[in-house]
Amino acid sequence: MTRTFHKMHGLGNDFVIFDAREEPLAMDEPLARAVSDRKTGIGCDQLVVLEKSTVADLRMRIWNHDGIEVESCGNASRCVVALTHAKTIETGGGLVRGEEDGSDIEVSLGEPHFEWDQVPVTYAIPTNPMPMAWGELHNPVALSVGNPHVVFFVDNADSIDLDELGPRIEHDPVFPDRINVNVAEVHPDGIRLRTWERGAGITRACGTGASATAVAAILTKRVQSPVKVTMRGGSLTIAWAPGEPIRMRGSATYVFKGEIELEALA
Ligand SMILES: N[C@@H](CCC[C@H](N)C(=O)O)C(=O)O
Repeated sequence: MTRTFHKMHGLGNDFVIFDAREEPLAMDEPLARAVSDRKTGIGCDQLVVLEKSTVADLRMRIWNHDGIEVESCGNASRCVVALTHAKTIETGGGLVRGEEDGSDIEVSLGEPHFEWDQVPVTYAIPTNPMPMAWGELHNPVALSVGNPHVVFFVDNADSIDLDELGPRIEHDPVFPDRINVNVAEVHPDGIRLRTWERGAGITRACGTGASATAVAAILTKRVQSPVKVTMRGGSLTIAWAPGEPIRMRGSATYVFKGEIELEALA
């Protein structure tokens, strides 16, 4: 039986989206990995399945490129708002609110968490900054914005060997759920960011990475809210103040629609 899918991206962070609100779809790790494979599947950084929700307009479930289900995805949230016009989305990382404003979408991701057991970190240590180092990267801010991130402020993000340090940090046992790794440069006109995503590697943009980085930079008084965060795929504007939800604004792009026989991939 064939299923319709939508291919979308937020600043080059790309998604395959199945709308399973009317017709349920059984997704699991091997199938998510097979669909996400860029050579033998459709290809995407994250796979998204939309389901019915009892607390929001819909429920969004997210699988990383490696097939592991995760809590949140900022860029996919904007794409789902653009696709479905949902105003509230239930996610594993909390309730996301969405608003369309012309070609831009604003999503509100809830409040960040900095407690060690909320990030989570394996044992009780400070998270701002964390007293740890991996090669030239040291003393990150660790936080959860619905999913776990560490943010390293560096002089030159391009000079960091993220292909080597990203997976080393992602899989460090100090992070029991693994972690997304952000390296950020602060400039007078905003932040330049590269992200090694848990389960997906280096992506062109990461919405929750931009949010976590903006929050860490505002908290440590490196920048003022709102802040423009520029990644390889483009820019997002992030606004946040302590005690408030994080607001992220940016584009969401529809690429194409297709049909796939999932049984053939399973
Ligand atoms: N690309 C996403 C984040 C996707 C999930 C992340 N890799 C994780 O494992 O938490 C975004 O735009 O936020």
